[in-house]
Amino acid sequence: MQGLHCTRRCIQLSEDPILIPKRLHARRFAGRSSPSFSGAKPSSPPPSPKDKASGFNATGHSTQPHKAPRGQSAKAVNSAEASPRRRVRIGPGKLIVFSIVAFLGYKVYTWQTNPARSLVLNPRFFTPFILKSREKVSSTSAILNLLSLPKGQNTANVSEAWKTGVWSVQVMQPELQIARSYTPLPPIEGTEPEQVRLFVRQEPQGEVSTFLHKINRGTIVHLRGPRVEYEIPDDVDEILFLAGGTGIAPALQVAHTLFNYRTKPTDHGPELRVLWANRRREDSINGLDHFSSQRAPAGFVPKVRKLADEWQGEPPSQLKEANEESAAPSQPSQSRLVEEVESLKARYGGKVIVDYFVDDEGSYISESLLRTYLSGIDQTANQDGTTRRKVILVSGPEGFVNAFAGPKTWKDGREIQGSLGGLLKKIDPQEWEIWKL
Ligand SMILES: Cc1cc2nc3c(=O)[nH]c(=O)nc-3n(C[C@H](O)[C@H](O)[C@H](O)COP(=O)(O)OP(=O)(O)OC[C@H]3O[C@@H](n4cnc5c(N)ncnc54)[C@H](O)[C@@H]3O)c2cc1C
Repeated sequence: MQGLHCTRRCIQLSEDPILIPKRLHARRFAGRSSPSFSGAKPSSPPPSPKDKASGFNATGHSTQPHKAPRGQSAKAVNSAEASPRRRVRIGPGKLIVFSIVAFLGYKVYTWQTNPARSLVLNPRFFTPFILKSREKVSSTSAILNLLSLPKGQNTANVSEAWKTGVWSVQVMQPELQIARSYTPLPPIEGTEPEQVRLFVRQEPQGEVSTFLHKINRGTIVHLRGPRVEYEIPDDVDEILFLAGGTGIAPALQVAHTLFNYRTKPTDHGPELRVLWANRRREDSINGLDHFSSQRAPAGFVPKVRKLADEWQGEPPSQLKEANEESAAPSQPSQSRLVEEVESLKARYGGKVIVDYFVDDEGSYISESLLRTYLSGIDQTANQDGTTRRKVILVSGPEGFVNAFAGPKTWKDGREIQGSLGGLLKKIDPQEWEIWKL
């Protein structure tokens, strides 16, 4: 019964050469070997009783007589066998399978050859980075060094972002699948271009910042970006940057762009003044204060700031004295971030001015100080007669931005600048553009 079934099936299949099982195909052409090659007709071994039962012999040849299908003569079958041309018929099922395979192949090919795929940072997809190191800056903040995986990828869009101005990346917390924005610190000379450094403050119960402070070296972190937050105008002459806490990161980005990509052949070039406010001194230990030209260690007294706040001319002698009084006997080492700010100041001379403010010591960016800064800034026109283009940037926690420039607002699902508020509205600095980060 089994043998009969196989015989019918095999003969039916023989109408469609593409479906002929190999063993049957071998039999068909067994007698056609070139005489010049073998000279003898190959013979099949005689079928054993077991072969007879299965319908095939030990070599896989059919043991059943070759029958023509119903309605077709043996002659027709033989003539089809004898024909050297084989017709290939592709049924709709095979066509569908072939189309799917071709489509998937095309997708894989386009994915592999897509230039966006090999970017270190992709604005649409999260790409993997490995945590190389985490350096503590204060009890609540750290600098994370992340290296793109694999090495040697395309850094073109990151280089472009550095030329543009302030930009951020999003970091994904893998368990909750939530992302938060962070501002990469400028690259350190001699480091790999695929490296991203983030200055992150750990928020109490903050999901992503706590994740970044807890993970071990070697952990894979997924980043997406770059996202440009502010494009520094080509013709800017003066930037006053009000930074609160981690808002110093975009200020360092501004310095990087300004002095590497906005240099002017004429005039004295762009200048940057940063007023950096922190809650505690530990965030800016040993910052070299511009007003006093003294290091501001832990325990720096508000008296100095008050004097500095009032100072508009030559440094008063009391200022120096007050600073000497306040110098702590054992000074903790300089914070890593202060080190970067100070080296920036050293590299660009008088073009960068940074002042440190500490809430706990009663030193604030006051209205009078802000007015002093604004009025003290060079108001004269450029050599070519154009007025100096001046920008105030405000960056930091929501409360900080609100206090100086009023809240940002939402429109059509996007965060927008909103109207000017806070202290800057009160001061109303004419001829200054103001941007909230
Ligand atoms: C463009 C941009 C750039 C930025 N750059 C930096 C940067 O360089 N460095 C940096 O440190 N930050 C930066 N930030 C801020 C950062 O994106 C995060 O907002 C910050 O790290 C907090 O995120 P989180 O997930 O840890 O906290 P979240 O989980 O979002 O919580 C935020 C705060 O809300 C509180 N909170 C959460 N849940 C509750 C609750 N149920 N009840 C009461 N309170 C609650 C938390 O305690 C925390 O203080 C930037 C933000 C933007 C928009």
